[in-house]
Amino acid sequence: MTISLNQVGKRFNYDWVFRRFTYTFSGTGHYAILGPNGSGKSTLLQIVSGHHHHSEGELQYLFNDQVLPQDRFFRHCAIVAPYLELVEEFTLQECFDFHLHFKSFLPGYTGRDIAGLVGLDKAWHKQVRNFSSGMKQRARLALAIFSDVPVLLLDEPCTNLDAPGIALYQQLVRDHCGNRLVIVSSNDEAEYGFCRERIQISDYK
Ligand SMILES: Nc1ncnc2c1ncn2[C@@H]1O[C@H](COP(=O)(O)OP(=O)(O)OP(=O)(O)O)[C@@H](O)[C@H]1O
Repeated sequence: MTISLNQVGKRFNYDWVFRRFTYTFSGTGHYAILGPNGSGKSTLLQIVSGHHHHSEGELQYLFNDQVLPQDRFFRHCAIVAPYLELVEEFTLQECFDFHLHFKSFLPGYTGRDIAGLVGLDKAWHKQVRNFSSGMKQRARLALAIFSDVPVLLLDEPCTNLDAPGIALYQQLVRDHCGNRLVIVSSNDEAEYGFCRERIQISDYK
């Protein structure tokens, strides 16, 4: 997968968040989008994911050297972000089953295996509304990282995780992200330390 942004800018009402952002994310690269609070990291990730539309410039996805229409990109990516809600009425099992209507898991893994790997085996029959915030974040990470997709978009992926949860995230990245394109939006080295490519969004004002 190649994601190319050419002179991309985003404004909300009259305020530009960033402008003239030109960059190519490709292959199995690992990229960190860095910058202070309010600088536009999350906004850029949401433009890449298709959740927000850009205000100027061009965004193109190439998959197997063919242009991929923007409305098909979501099939090839998985997202972890604080603003993405899980269905509160579902149990973890129902969450995983629902997810499988849209994306399959990495080969060889069942939902039950994945729940165990992220420390949620005892929550299999528990409703999400009764999860702690850290348990919800573990579920979000599990659904994204174990999705069989070439692109992962991680917005503040360690939000609400305790120290073992952060270590788990880092292990999951080591075990399952080597051969995928990963973009992390973060201020925290623990979240983006594995990313060789680093982009300061505040350079694009
Ligand atoms: N839907 C929106 N409507 C208006 N302004 C918005 C909207 N979403 C974001 N903004 C503004 O865009 C700017 C960038 O916000 P964004 O969430 O991308 O920053 P960030 O770098 O991810 O911040 P943080 O480190 O605090 O998560 C901020 O000034 C924010 O108020």
